[in-house]
Amino acid sequence: MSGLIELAHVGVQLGKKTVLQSIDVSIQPGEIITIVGPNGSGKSTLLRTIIGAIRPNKGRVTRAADLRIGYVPQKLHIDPTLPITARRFLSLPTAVSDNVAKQALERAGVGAQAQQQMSDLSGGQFQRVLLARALLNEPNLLILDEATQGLDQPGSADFYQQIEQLRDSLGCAVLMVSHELHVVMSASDRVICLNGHICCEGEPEHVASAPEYRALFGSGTHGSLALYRHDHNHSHDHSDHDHV
Ligand SMILES: Nc1ncnc2c1ncn2[C@@H]1O[C@H](COP(=O)(O)OP(=O)(O)OP(=O)(O)O)[C@@H](O)[C@H]1O
Repeated sequence: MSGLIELAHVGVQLGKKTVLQSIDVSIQPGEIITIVGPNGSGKSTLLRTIIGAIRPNKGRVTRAADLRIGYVPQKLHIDPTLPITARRFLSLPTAVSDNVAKQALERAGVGAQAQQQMSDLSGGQFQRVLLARALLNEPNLLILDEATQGLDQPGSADFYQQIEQLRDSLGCAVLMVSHELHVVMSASDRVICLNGHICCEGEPEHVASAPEYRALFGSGTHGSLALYRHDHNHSHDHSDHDHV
């Protein structure tokens, strides 16, 4: 197996519902893959199957022997009355050395916040501390499930830029789910469009123009890659056009 993880003809049934069917996915070292799909299309279920939290009813999941997954959750609630610094948070539940913690926080872009209380961090800084925690085991696959929910668009764009830099410096593959299609797709090598099955996949531009993708997301502002590839050689007659 050349990839980090391979799913072959994977099907997942939860309760009576077939949530995923005929999923073939292979993740290569260092690539950034984004999963897009409408609500309830099985994105989280696919991530959880990859992590190993869900066993598929059909097909096969093969993991590389050296696969190390770092997982950044959507949100983590910390009791605001609980005093805990970012540095100490990284030592939960397993203690890590100051050096390891410092390096992870710096890599995630929050080196300066080590001694700050978690409750005092901005939304973007908080998510970066979660990212730092996911980096502690030197992952070769980083998985992010809606990690920028609650951040504004510039905040999300910054966060995904950080992810790209991490991929470049650490060489880890990245698999992420996000609703911010144009922000997240611009940072991706490959996009998988999911709706229970894989509707289409490929480079962001290919997926954005695929009829299956347009049927799900439309071709206006929300479905377009306008921020990614702004074409100035056409006339602007649509009011819903994104401008950089
Ligand atoms: N434990 C469960 N038992 C039965 N059905 C479930 C279970 N967990 C999820 N589902 C159903 O599976 C489908 C896919 O859910 P999933 O959370 O994977 O979708 P999603 O694409 O991540 O959605 P969203 O974008 O809203 O987060 C949904 O219809 C959901 O109701």
